[in-house]
Amino acid sequence: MNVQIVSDKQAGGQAGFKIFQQAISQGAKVLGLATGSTPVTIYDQLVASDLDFSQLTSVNLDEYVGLAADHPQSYHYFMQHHLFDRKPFAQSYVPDGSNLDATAATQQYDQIIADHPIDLQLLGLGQNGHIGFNEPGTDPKSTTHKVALTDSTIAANARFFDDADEVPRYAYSMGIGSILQAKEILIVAYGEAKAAAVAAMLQGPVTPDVPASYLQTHPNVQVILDDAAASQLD
Ligand SMILES: N[C@@H]1[C@@H](O)[C@H](O)[C@@H](COP(=O)(O)O)O[C@@H]1O
Repeated sequence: MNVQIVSDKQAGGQAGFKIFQQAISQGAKVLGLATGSTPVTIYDQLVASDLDFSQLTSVNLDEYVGLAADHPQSYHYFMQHHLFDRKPFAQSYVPDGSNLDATAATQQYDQIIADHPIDLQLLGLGQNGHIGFNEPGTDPKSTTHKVALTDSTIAANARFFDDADEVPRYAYSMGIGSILQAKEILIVAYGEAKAAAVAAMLQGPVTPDVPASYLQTHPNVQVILDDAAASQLD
């Protein structure tokens, strides 16, 4: 894994932007995108750039079950606001959180990923080492599936909702196996709260206890960290 340590989120946004720019200049047609606070500075750089996404496809990692695309806390809404409204893609896919039939929703999404193999997948990192919504214990071969969120993830995501009780308890997420199919992966983490997960991801054993540790098995992973997130590395 190729690790870059940057001074702050703004510098991380520029470093992440360059990785997108390079992938697109080398022919990337399908971008795997992520939500959370971490990718926002990269999206800001993409929006401000002259890159043209009108011939590209985006495929997002995950979505809360039970939230419609127009719900302000849905990941679909987040993507519209931060990127798609300002830089439209030819087509943008996010799992359909309004479809409560988990088998249908996840099979449909696996088909979308099969039809649009991901060239560059952007990831944030959960404090417990999750990627997408693949919580500790997830099968490394997993494809898109319905996930029961852990208490720590619900608590971490409660800041976006008026009340912790409003945080959905389930999500649809690409699996670890789906993520590892991407040609190139960019994972970004900022802040001290991520430091233990970063160390486990990069220097710990490859284990289901730390879903991000499976990135060690992928041949082309870029990592962007700030000093605080890198602070527990040897
Ligand atoms: N499902 C998302 C993840 O994809 C994201 O990486 C994580 C970290 O979020 P943040 O970037 O806000 O720290 O939050 C959520 O759980």
